[in-house]
Amino acid sequence: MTDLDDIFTARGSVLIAGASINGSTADIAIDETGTIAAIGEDARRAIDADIVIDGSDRLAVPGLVNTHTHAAMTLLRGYADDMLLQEWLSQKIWPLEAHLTGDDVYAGTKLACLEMIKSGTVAFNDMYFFMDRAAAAVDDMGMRATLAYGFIDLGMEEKREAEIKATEALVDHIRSLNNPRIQAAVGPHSVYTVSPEGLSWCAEYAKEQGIGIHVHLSETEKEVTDCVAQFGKRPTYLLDEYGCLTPRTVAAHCCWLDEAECRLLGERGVSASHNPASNMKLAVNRAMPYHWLKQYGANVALGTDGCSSNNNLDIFEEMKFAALLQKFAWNSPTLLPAGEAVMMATAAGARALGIGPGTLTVGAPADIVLLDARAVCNTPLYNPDSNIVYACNGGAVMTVLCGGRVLMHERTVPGEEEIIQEAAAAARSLIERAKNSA
Ligand SMILES: O=c1[nH]cnc2c1ncn2[C@@H]1O[C@H](CO)[C@@H](O)[C@H]1O
Ligand SMILES: [Zn+2]
Repeated sequence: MTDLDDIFTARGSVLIAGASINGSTADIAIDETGTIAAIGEDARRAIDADIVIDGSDRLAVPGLVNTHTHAAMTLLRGYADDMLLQEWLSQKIWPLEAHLTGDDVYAGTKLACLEMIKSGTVAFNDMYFFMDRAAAAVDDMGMRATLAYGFIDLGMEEKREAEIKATEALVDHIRSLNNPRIQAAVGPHSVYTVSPEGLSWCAEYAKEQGIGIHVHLSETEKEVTDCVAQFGKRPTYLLDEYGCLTPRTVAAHCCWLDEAECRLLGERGVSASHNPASNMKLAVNRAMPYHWLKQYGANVALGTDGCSSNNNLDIFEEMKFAALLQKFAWNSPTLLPAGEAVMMATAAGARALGIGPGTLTVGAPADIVLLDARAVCNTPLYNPDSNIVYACNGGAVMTVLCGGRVLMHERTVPGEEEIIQEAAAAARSLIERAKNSA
């Protein structure tokens, strides 16, 4: 077995020896390109391993994917809780965000990456500001991410010009990084913060650049009634009118959709990001109609939303909240069974971001999480999906690989203490600056 220190610095092929996959024990071979080369009997012959990881007493599962977050909002964790969404945003969150700097976003995104790695997430879909600094954090931490600048024009032409420039600058910057794990998306925030002209520019630009769209959709009832009052149609149709619903669109929340809107999202091949913890905390008062979205073929994945409305980034918790909320809200204990919740967090998430199958299969990117099979939450282990969704949280994650690179081993992430200290300092100074200006 490779030593802890070497495991983070060594590069090359990796053998995970004797892990439990879907109930049977198998070796996993990962080649130098970070791809799963073989699973099972052929694995030891497939590569001449540079790194060997002991997989005994470990359950191997695909890396988890967080399809909606605002990573740097880790700095706002616990700053404003227990409020109505509109007041929470306009009175607390937006005024504090006005003081954010690029350095804050770098420190906050690094903390977010640390938190996600420690709970088994390998990839995330982010929307925020100073996204070039978010990209630097992701690059440092070795994760995958799709990064969008949060485009908000509030119907003002001057603001729109600035948002267009910021969006273009981010897309150019991310292209120049040439990091295959980091991609750009266009991020029209929502129908209540972006004008029709803004939505239409975002859709055309995304199409021209061949990149995705990340948008909030029908989070609250007010969003829907305001949209109908202003534009005479529900938010889904407004987004569709301006070209924002595509197979590369991730629509976050999707709580207040009617059946016809679900059908349209299915027809357009949109991915819906379900964020149950945020939805319950902000009491948006309606659970995403998962049954309709599933029926009409929309790709439903999972997200945490930002740390100010969750207040963590643990997708294990999100799997459980999703399964429980759906059952409770739609009065059906058979809705969203454990196996489906795992698929939402893995295969559906990977599909939403276009980062491979999100499965442990030959040819897939080696995005692999090893869970402690001897943990309390995994004892007994009749059905791993059940333990994963209903019993465990991210604390059961021992080892995380992203594209064949080891990001955490035996719960150690290199640089963890500095990341926490720097984020805590950034949060303190942010609050200080906001106070002084008030
Ligand atoms: O639940 C939410 N609904 C709407 N906006 C949100 C939510 N959480 C965070 N943001 C806001 O979206 C912008 C992203 O660029 C940020 O202003 C962030 O605070
Ligand atoms: Zn959000």
